[in-house]
Amino acid sequence: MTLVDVSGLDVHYGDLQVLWDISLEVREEDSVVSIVGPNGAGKTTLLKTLSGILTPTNGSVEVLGQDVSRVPSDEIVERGFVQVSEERNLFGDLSVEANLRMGSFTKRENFAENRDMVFEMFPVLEDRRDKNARTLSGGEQQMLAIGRGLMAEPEVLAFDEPSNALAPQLAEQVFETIEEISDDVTVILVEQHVDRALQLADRGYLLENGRIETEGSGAELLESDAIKEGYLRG
Ligand SMILES: Nc1ncnc2c1ncn2[C@@H]1O[C@H](COP(=O)(O)OP(=O)(O)OP(=O)(O)O)[C@@H](O)[C@H]1O
Repeated sequence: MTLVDVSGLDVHYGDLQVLWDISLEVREEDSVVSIVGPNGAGKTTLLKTLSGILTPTNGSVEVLGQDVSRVPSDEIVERGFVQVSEERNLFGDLSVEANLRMGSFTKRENFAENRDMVFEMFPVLEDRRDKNARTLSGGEQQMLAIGRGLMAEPEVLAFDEPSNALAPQLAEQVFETIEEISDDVTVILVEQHVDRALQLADRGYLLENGRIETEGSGAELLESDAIKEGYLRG
């Protein structure tokens, strides 16, 4: 089954076109699909279009079998497409546990079970369950943002630069967590850490200047000239 099916997508901000004729596919059998590219390439814009936040000017976007331009964002979450945004969007004045509760608005009946699953995955969050999210370190906040995403029991979890602003060791921890999550949930991973994102990926897309320049398996992209010359050192 195709979980995400994008075809001929153009997206504008006002008169400014930022995505051009994008086609991509995320299939149920994919564990991780990575979208890589430089600053300003349009990666966040693409994720926002998949989440139904932006409406394309041309083309079609189907997420979990539905045309997302006709569906409000909360319904897309309910259907199983959840995004962990770059800004993490936590409620700083609410506790860790209350932030997790916010994530479970579509699955309230399973809150306790899912919270315990998140605490098992991130014991540090259980230690800090009553602390305000604002008081957590950057790495802990990223874990909370991921945990909150899992509370909605997603079929597809999309990450927008989850390693952003994290020290290398913490970034690596986040990548390992994403790999673990991808055993159960299909992951879309937008990243500037091109090598790491493609190592994890069954399928990868290189986005440059709003266009898909290259696509293939993660291994194929890592060996491609476009990636080797533009994004990998040595
Ligand atoms: N709300 C907006 N209004 C106008 N232009 C925007 C808006 N958001 C983004 N852009 C422009 O769209 C282009 C793509 O931005 P986008 O944030 O999607 O890129 P990105 O690949 O996610 O970059 P980064 O890695 O820096 O987050 C950029 O040129 C950006 O300046």
